[in-house]
Amino acid sequence: MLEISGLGHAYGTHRVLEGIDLKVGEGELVTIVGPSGCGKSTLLRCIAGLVPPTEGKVVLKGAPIDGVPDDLAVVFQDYSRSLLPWLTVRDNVALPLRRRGLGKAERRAQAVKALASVGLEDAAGKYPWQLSGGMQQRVSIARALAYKPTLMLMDEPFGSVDAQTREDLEDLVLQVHRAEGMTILLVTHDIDESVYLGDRVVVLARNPGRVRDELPVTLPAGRDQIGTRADAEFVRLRAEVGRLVRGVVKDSEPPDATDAEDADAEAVATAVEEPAKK
Ligand SMILES: Nc1ncnc2c1ncn2[C@@H]1O[C@H](COP(=O)(O)OP(=O)(O)OP(=O)(O)O)[C@@H](O)[C@H]1O
Repeated sequence: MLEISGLGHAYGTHRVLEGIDLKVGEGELVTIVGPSGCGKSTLLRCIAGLVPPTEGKVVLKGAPIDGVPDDLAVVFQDYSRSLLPWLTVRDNVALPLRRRGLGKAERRAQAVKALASVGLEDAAGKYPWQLSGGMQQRVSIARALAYKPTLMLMDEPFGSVDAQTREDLEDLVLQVHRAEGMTILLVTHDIDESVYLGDRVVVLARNPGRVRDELPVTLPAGRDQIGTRADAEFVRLRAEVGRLVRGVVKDSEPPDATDAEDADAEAVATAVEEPAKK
């Protein structure tokens, strides 16, 4: 479904990504995690056709991406800038459906259905600024769902909401992934989240950003915030992803010097050593 090969990107002389090879299969939910500044967002923007990579290629369903593909939806962290304040919630969700060539009544009907699937049927006639942050992000997710994209890209989608809302939205994504069989590629800097959501976790290293490792998540598909996070396999995986993000490939090996000196890596190490919060 999605095939990235030899992808590299530089902003001027600043080399951000190098030699990224990654495949995502139909119906998979793949999470990408890595230290701050390793190029996660740049990678997602290259896949979305928003930033042309300086090397390599991205192929979606057999077609090379050289602009924003029609069959893609992106959910960004900053929901306040992704919804149009002068349109109602329903019209925000219905707007991209024009590109599908649907008539007005059908666009509205699909928007209402998608809003119901994220629990916001009662908010259809409101404006985005009348909703809480978590509700606005639900609207962004509903907009992506209504569009029925081949691939949904999510860039730190829960980075701007409180912890409880974050958990609710994580479960919402799992639910729509299961119900719709949607292929999702989600970027996060949160190690626990990468394991909780992913069928597979891709860990990036930085300077330049490259794939350090990929880990299949062998947890059962039906996940829940309390039970899954207490599962021994979850605890093992989050520790392993944490070590990879930090740059320690095996317990016996010293950490990568650049990463270990970095405050972000220390924060990651602390997060790994703390017991699971949930
Ligand atoms: N438009 C741009 N122009 C120049 N440099 C950029 C641009 N966007 C990002 N960068 C730089 O590229 C590097 C990677 O940034 P990017 O946002 O892709 O990383 P990230 O892993 O998503 O970071 P974070 O986790 O902190 O959001 C950073 O050093 C950043 O300063």
